[in-house]
Amino acid sequence: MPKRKSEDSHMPMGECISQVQTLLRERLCHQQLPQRPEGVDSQHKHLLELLKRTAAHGESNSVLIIGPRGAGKTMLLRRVLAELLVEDDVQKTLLQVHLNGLLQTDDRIALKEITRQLSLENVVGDKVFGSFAENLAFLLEALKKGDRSSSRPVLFILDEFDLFAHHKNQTLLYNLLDVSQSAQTPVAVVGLTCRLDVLELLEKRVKSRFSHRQIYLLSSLTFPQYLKAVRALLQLPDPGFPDATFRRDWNHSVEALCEDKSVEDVLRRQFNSTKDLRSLHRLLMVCLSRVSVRNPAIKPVDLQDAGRLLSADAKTNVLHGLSILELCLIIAMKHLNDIYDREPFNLQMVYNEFKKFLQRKSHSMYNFDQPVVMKAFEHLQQLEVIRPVDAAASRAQREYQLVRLMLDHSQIMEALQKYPQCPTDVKQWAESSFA
Ligand SMILES: Nc1ncnc2c1ncn2[C@@H]1O[C@H](COP(=O)(O)OP(=O)(O)OP(=O)(O)O)[C@@H](O)[C@H]1O
Repeated sequence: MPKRKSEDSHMPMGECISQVQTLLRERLCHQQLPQRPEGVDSQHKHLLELLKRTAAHGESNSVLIIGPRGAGKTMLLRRVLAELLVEDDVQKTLLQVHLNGLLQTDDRIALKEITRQLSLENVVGDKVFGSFAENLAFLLEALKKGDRSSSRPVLFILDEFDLFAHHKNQTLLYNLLDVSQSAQTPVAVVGLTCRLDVLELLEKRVKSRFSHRQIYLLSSLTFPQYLKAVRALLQLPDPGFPDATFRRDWNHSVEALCEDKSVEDVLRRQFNSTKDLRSLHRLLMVCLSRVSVRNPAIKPVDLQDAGRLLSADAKTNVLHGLSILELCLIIAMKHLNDIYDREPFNLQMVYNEFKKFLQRKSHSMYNFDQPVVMKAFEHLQQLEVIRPVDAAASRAQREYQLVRLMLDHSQIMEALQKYPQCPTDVKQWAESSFA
């Protein structure tokens, strides 16, 4: 076990590693907000100004933050809130209500949650209200200060905003947006959603009460920015990490890692498949879990392994459990796809193709009767490796039912590479371009 030299280390190696693990885990598991979010400056400014107007000047507002999953909608809002709450006045007066469309599945539950988050259960007591609007108005009224001249601003955050549009009559949305439009109580309604067509889901009367302010977070990260994000995620802060020598060594190793060609390939593949930073976090988390006293830095091979693990194809994995006969049928189908340009085929054609392969060999151990082949074919269908073209035509005789192969060439070849003890002639047959 490598031991660090005592003269340049203030902490034992085990302690350093445990601190690195804790710090990076907090970053990668979204507990810590990024210091400087990449590429969202204008959106950040827009949202901050808007919410400041509600928090400091009592102006009502409504806004939608729209972007795909993992685009940073929650992160942006949390950052803006953290900045707003630095001010003492705001911290004392601003009330927040967090609702989520996945949790508050109808307006009755949502109203209960609003009451709970505003700590107004005692005020409401056993009162019975005639309507939703009356209930909400009562809640907001209860928040007014003693002198009745001013109210405390309330920030309603509706995560998965589109799901609230499915509530009966969209009562909650209607009432919240109605309050945010009339100058009764300072209320800001912030909706977070990944649906670009969210406005189409709103009823006319709800839509007309929305301010139509929309902030789009459409990831425009370039690869160099993505790499910068990787560095920022892995590097240790200066100052902020107790052992300066360890920090320097770690940061050098991160620099070297980011410049490695094989690492760049893994990251580029990941970037091309998704720019979502959440997937990047998952990738780095797997690498981080390998860091230990014996292995005190992330190595290129860790990233390659993590990339392979996370991009493992479920269908390729299914192929590893197939019998040789089933694998041969898939190869026959691959060749049929090549010959007929991905047109559908039937079992008889597959069987003929398989027989052609057998005939090229003088003696073969793959002589299966047709019922056995039929059974294997059915198994492939159960696994959804093949699918009937037209389910309604299932009355046709089994052998002549048209099916399609649901795998592409790369998946088949990858599965063959990993198939335990795959016979060489089968491999060669799969690789050959002629049938
Ligand atoms: N521009 C950015 N800079 C730095 N980190 C970012 C950026 N955008 C997103 N992230 C990080 O990506 C992760 C996912 O972001 P977040 O949870 O805000 O996504 P979201 O859009 O709210 O997703 P969902 O629609 O699933 O709720 C967070 O850890 C966040 O810190």
